[in-house]
Formats: sequence, C-alpha cells, structure tokens
Amino acid sequence: MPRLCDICRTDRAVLKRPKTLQSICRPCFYYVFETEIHHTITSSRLFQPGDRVAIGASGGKDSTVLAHVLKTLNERHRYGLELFLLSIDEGITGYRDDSLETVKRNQQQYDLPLKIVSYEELYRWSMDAIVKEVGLKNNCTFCGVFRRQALDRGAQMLRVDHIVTGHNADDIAETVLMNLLRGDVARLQRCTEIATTGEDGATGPEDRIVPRSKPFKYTYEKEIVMYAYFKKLDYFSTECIYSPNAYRGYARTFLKDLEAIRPSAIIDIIHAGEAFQVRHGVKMPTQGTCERCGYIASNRLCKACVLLEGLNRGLPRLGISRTGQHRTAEDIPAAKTVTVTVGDSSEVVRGGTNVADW
Ligand SMILES: Nc1ncnc2c1ncn2[C@@H]1O[C@H](COP(=O)(O)OP(=O)(O)OP(=O)(O)O)[C@@H](O)[C@H]1O
Repeated sequence: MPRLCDICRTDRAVLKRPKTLQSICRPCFYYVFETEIHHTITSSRLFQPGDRVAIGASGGKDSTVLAHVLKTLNERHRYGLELFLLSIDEGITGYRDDSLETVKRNQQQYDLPLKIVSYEELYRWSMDAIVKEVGLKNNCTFCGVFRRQALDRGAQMLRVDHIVTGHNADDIAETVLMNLLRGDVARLQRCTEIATTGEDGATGPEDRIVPRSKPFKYTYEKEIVMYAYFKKLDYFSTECIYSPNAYRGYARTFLKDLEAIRPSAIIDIIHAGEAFQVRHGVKMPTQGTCERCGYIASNRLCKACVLLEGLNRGLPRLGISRTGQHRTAEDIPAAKTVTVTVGDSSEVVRGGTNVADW
C-alpha cells in the first residue's frame, strides 16, 4: 500500500521533506515551501505595496527559484511589487557568460525586465583580468567586495527601493559558524539579520544604500533544489571556476554533517545567531562614507576603492587582510553537494545539478 502524504492524508507521498523529514505529496510540498516564504516576507514586513524590487539574479538555483516564487507570491497575495532582474557580470569567461544566458532565458520565462551591470564598466577590471594579476588565492575577496557594491550601483541605476538575494538558510548558518570560528563579533551580530541597509549589514547614508533582504533566510537549500527540480525550472548549476573559498567549504561540510544527524541543526544555528548579543562596551567598527566614491566605509576609503587602488598601482595585495585570505581550489575539503531524498532513494547532487537522475 503506498504511503499517504503526512499533510493532506489523501495523495501518495513522493518525497521526504528535508526540513522536517515528513513524507509528503508534491502539491503539499509546493504549498508549504511557498507559504513559509510568504510568512517570512510578511512577518518581517520586507516590502511595501508599490515597491520596485530588484532580484539579484545569477542564473543559479537559489536566485532562479527566488524569481519564480516572488513572482508567484506577488500575484497570489497582491503584494503590489514591481519586480526586476539585476545581474552582475563579473567577467568570468566560461562561467558567468554561460549563466547570464540562463538569466536571459529567465527574463523571457518570467517576463521581467533585466539589467546587467559589469565589473568591466564599473571598475575597468574583469575577474578574468584580476585573477591574472592576483592568482586564484584571494580572488574571492575582490569578487565579493565588488559584487556587493555593484549590486548597489545597479539597483540605483534601476531606481529600485529594495534588492533581494537568494541567500538561503544553509548560507546563513554557514556564515554564523564562520564568524563564530573567526571571532568576528561585529559580523556575528548582524549576519542573521533578514534585512540590511548597507555593506555587511551596517547602516549607511540612506541616499547611498539600497535596502537588501533575504526572503530565503529560513529556506533549506535541499528544498530549493527539490522545488527547482519538480517545477522544472531553468537554472545554471556549474560552480564558479575561481571559487576556492576554503573556509566556507569547511563550515559547509560541518553543517551538512550536522544536518544529516539532525535536520533542525540549520535553523537552530540561525536561531542561536539571532539570540547572540554583544556585551555593552565592546568596541564595534563605525560606518562612514568613502572619501573617494561616497559608498559606505568603515575607514577613510571603502574596501572596493582600496582593492581597486592596489590593482591600478600594480600592488594587488593592498587591502587584503589576513582573515580575507582564501586558499587554492585543491584546498577545498568537499565539493558543493546536496543530498536529497525523493521516494525511497537518496541522491547526491553537485550544486543541485544531476537532479534529472532521480
Ligand atoms: N552575479 C550576480 N548577479 C546578481 N546577483 C548575484 C550574483 N551572484 C550572486 N548573486 C546573488 O547573491 C546570492 C548568493 O550568491 P552565491 O554566490 O552565494 O550563490 P549561490 O548560493 O550559488 O546562489 P545562486 O544559486 O542563486 O547562484 C544569489 O542567490 C543571488 O541573489
């Protein structure tokens, strides 16, 4: 006798929900997945009716599912949002050029306006050129700092009120662990915030900063992969060719091991991060404005301007702190894989790739 769905008790269960381990049918999975995100959006009051919202669209599974779900919820619950896709072209041949083709197809599929902003036009440096200069080591520092600012600049060009990104619960729990292990109290305090108004969550001058939020804050990566698979969404699943972010790799492997024993570990770590409070009197960095470009900065110059100056002066190591160092690809302890259970079998997928094998 087929097992019935733990939620509706009517249809046949076809998947095990990664977050709760319930056996459920496909319609109930869509319903709980979308409804939890709707609840996150409304309980955190992320948007106002009439808001223009840019979805940070990389073509990957998270932002593709985000575009799909946000469009669905916007229509279903009449949020009254005007949605845009905003893509940053970092200039990584064989990776971003391919994923941007996916975003262009998503633009047609979801009928949303698309804006692409490139590092080349903003900084006169592509990541291909930066990697030639700095090598694989440390390149993620440049890419991350430039992308944060590029998203902000793109959002200003689109004149949107808000940016949303596809950061999911796993990403946030990993970040909590990383900040804890590094003893980075300032970031630990703000990395669980669902909405931020500036770089790394700091508050900056309002005219410079576009508010940013993470509607997938409580959404498990495994469920995002399942949703994309069952809905047959068109997404790009190759890992970045320059992404040797070893430290996050260790945190990720640890988190996946914990999740395998106890699925609630991801949410528990986020809740622990949310409850974290810094003792009164602990010195925290203060935010000001970059003297050169006007973007928010905790020093005289913002991080992007310091890195750019290093590149332009032929001193690419300028501005790279010890904690910002990354290792080479060989140092990554585990590939970015996701194990999901459909029916009776478990499958390991890389970045949510071979879901077609299920
Ligand atoms: N090049 C980009 N252009 C626009 N938004 C981006 C870009 N890269 C990342 N983002 C945004 O930041 C989020 C987290 O990015 P990250 O690099 O961690 O990718 P990811 O976890 O693989 O997500 P995705 O599956 O959407 O690529 C993405 O979901 C997306 O919203």
